[in-house]
Amino acid sequence: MSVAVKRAEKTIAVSEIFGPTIQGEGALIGKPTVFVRTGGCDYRCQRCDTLYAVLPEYKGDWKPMSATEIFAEIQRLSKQTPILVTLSGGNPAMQPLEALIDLGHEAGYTFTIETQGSIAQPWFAKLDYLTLSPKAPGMGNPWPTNWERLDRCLQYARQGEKQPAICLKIVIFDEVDYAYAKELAARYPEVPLYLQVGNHTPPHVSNTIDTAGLLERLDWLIQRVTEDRWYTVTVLPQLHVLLWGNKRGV
Ligand SMILES: C[S@@+](CC[C@H](N)C(=O)[O-])C[C@H]1O[C@@H](n2cnc3c(N)ncnc32)[C@H](O)[C@@H]1O
Ligand SMILES: Nc1nc2[nH]cc(C(=O)O)c2c(=O)[nH]1
Ligand code: SF4
Ligand SMILES: [Mg+2]
Repeated sequence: MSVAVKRAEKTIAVSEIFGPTIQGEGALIGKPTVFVRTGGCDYRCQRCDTLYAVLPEYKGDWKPMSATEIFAEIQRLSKQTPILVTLSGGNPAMQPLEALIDLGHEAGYTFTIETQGSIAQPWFAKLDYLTLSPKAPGMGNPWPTNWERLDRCLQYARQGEKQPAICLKIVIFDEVDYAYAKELAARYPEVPLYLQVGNHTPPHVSNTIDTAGLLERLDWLIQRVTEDRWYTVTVLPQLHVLLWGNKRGV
């Protein structure tokens, strides 16, 4: 058996594969994409909007799949037409995803990952896009940012010939989160930064979202940024949340 085939057989914990839909967040907002959501996370954000891909009590819902099986599902969903694949979770950096990226690239698919920057993988260098989303206090993650680990994510991503486009995306609920985002901008002035309005009514809090509250906070954030003459940042809502609320698989 070839090394490539062996690598393709490593199992990946999969919570869900869905799409095509549009990427609802960050630098690729609006782009058609298929999502691969892996199961398991090293963080415990109290306001996480996908706890079913994080908490061990949902483990029974996660399916161990090989890269070949996942790619077959991506191809089925995209009707064999190359599309952007978004790897999210949970923390997808916990999974052996290199073989999937290789398989997809051979067929013309592109890859982006959503990860919090706590685990660095050498295969980050193979991605087309990398979104690092370290957690401001408002997300309620009990562990503070480990800056060394975040630096390592950037280092690993930058070590290949073909470097992914990298961005930082911070979820903002309040002034404390805003100050954290400012700190991040000062640390990484060369990396494009996105501020994302926090959803204060994620699925484990409420079935329905508070659209008026989300838009109010978006308005506040825009005012805050313009007041500060912070013109290099990008402010965005979660488009899929505004459109479809807390619905799964969209
Ligand atoms: C569910 S996470 C999975 C990927 C990875 N664990 C991470 O946090 O980046 C995907 C994105 O959703 C964001 N997110 C999670 N809960 C949110 C919420 N309640 N409001 C807004 N964004 C949220 C995260 O910050 C992250 O950027
Ligand atoms: N449409 C859509 N866009 C997204 N962007 C990031 C998502 C995620 O959960 O990682 C997400 C998601 O679940 N759906
Ligand atoms: S790091 Fe991401 S997936 Fe993990 S708990 Fe936080 S928001 Fe949820
Ligand atoms: Mg989400």
